[in-house]
Amino acid sequence: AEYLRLPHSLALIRLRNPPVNALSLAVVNGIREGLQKAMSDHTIKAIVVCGANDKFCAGADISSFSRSSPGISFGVVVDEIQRYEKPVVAAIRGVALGGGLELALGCHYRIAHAEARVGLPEVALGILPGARGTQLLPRLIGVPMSLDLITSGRPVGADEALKLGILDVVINSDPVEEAVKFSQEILDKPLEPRRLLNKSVPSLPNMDSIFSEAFAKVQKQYPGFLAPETSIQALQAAVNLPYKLGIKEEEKLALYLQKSGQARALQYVFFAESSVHKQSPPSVASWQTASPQPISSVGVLGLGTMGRGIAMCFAKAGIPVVAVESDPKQLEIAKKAVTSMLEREASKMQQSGRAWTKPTLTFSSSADMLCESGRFGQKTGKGWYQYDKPLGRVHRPDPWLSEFLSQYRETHHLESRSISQEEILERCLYSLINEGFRILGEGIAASPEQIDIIYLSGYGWPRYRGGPMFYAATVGLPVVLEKLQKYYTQNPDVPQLEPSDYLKKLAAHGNPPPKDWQSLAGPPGSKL
Ligand SMILES: CCCCCCCCCCCCC[C@H](O)CC(=O)SCCNC(=O)CCNC(=O)[C@H](O)C(C)(C)COP(=O)(O)OP(=O)(O)OC[C@H]1O[C@@H](n2cnc3c(N)ncnc32)[C@H](O)[C@@H]1OP(=O)(O)O
Ligand SMILES: NC(=O)c1ccc[n+]([C@@H]2O[C@H](COP(=O)([O-])OP(=O)(O)OC[C@H]3O[C@@H](n4cnc5c(N)ncnc54)[C@H](O)[C@@H]3O)[C@@H](O)[C@H]2O)c1
Repeated sequence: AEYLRLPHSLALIRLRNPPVNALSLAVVNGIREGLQKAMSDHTIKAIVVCGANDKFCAGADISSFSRSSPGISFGVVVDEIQRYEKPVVAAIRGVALGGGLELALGCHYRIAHAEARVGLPEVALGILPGARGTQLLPRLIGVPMSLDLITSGRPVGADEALKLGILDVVINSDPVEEAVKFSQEILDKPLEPRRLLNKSVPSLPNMDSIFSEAFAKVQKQYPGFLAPETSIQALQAAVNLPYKLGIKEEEKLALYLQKSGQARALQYVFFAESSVHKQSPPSVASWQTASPQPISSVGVLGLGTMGRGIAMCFAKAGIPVVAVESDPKQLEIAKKAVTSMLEREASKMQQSGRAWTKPTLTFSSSADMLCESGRFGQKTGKGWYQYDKPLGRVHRPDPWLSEFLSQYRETHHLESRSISQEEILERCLYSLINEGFRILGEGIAASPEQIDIIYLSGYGWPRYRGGPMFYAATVGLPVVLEKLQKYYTQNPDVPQLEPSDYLKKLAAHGNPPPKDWQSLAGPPGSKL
């Protein structure tokens, strides 16, 4: 941060940490030093705080979170500012987010440009506004709106922030110039009414039900996420405790979240999304600029499960399809399947007599056998279970099944054993992760972040677990490798369990973070 003396007995503190003036230790120390200078200089009557390069501040430096506990020391600075005897005015351009808004809440006045955005987006990073945000915002704008803004993390534009009472003045000109003028006008005004820490949270008669509704809402809206619920607890502390104790509770809850594992995952996702957005194909083509081309005919390579469906889709849309299948047997099966699908479509008959091709994977035919003996589950009142009636939902174990399974085992020389939840999870996830390493090694995926973002965006992988490749690093690559080796030895007929070379190479380095994988594993193949 820079310190400047301005005319009219004013000082300016300008945060400078490109690109978004994030709060690093150096920036925080700079703010503190600037304030101390201004306080000890008797010629200075008021201080303006702003950010360089048209941005106030995007909050704590997220990349430093793994090295320190954010918030704790900065909250002290926010309190110090409030207690100062000289007015401190925040001049906001661009964004004041997270710790940036907490800094502004510590100031006695907030002036912003009409295009500025302010907010407390910490929940998206798995944490809470831990530098007094959960204690000061409700004192300023009340509990219901604080709940909304903090649990959703949604930033608001300057006009909305003005209406809510977060901002004091919104202008279309330079907020620093405006703050300089404004500072001179308020020099004689008492500061005590501007100190949020000495105010109480506006009380409402139905506070208990407001909080219980908020808990129910976030449990439904963000299932599994810890930060929204924990933020509500911090807001409850603001209502129920004096400021001094409320900030202790905020600190305790912030530390709990910071150590939860969800915070690390969500912070990884923040940078992963940013890096994936930046990666562009080698050509100038981009999904943002591309426009659809007319399609006159379509070629489909391979008439397996997907190819057949794809060929059907185009045929149904009236687009000529040329399909190529290298395996004559598959071709025969596919021809029949496509013809029968088209016939079914044409006669608008309900789905029946579906052509079945045996997958190449090893699988148990027990489910087929159940269906073949008329056991279609709830539909027919029996399947794996017995139901109270056809279409009924009450199920109980079926003695018939035990008999069926013991015969099945005998026929296939299988020994029964119980399979733990852990084994199910590991075999499913580690084989998926193994495939991720394979496609990284082949150069089909450009980075682990790309695989993770695809899983978060398209396959419902919980965001707070960071994606499969991040999850692998959380478990530890040597552990994943060892488990895959064990399961592959036990099941040599399941090729998905054979550890990929890429994983082996990386695990030889211990458990490096995903961002280092590519440099450690060497250049990928080029299957693309
Ligand atoms: C022992 C004591 C140690 C004390 C250390 C001092 C720590 C100070 C503690 C402060 C305490 C604060 C506590 C607070 O409650 C916690 C927080 O503030 S958490 C952070 C909250 N802020 C955010 O979540 C903002 C995230 N950023 C954004 O939403 C957007 O980036 C943006 C700011 C709206 C800008 O969007 P765009 O214009 O689209 O640009 P990009 O998104 O591409 O970003 C550009 C560039 O900046 C990097 N970046 C953005 N924000 C941060 C950030 N907060 N920290 C670090 N880096 C950030 C982003 O990754 C891009 O980088 P690039 O890819 O270009 O390298
Ligand atoms: N099945 C799914 O649910 C699904 C979902 C998403 C993506 N995919 C992907 O789509 C692709 C196809 O999947 P699928 O399930 O249809 O596989 P599949 O194994 O059922 O079919 C692939 C077909 O391609 C044929 N083939 C192989 N090499 C060929 C060549 N050189 N020329 C012509 N034909 C060739 C094979 O003989 C086979 O019939 C795979 O890459 C798969 O990962 C599948």
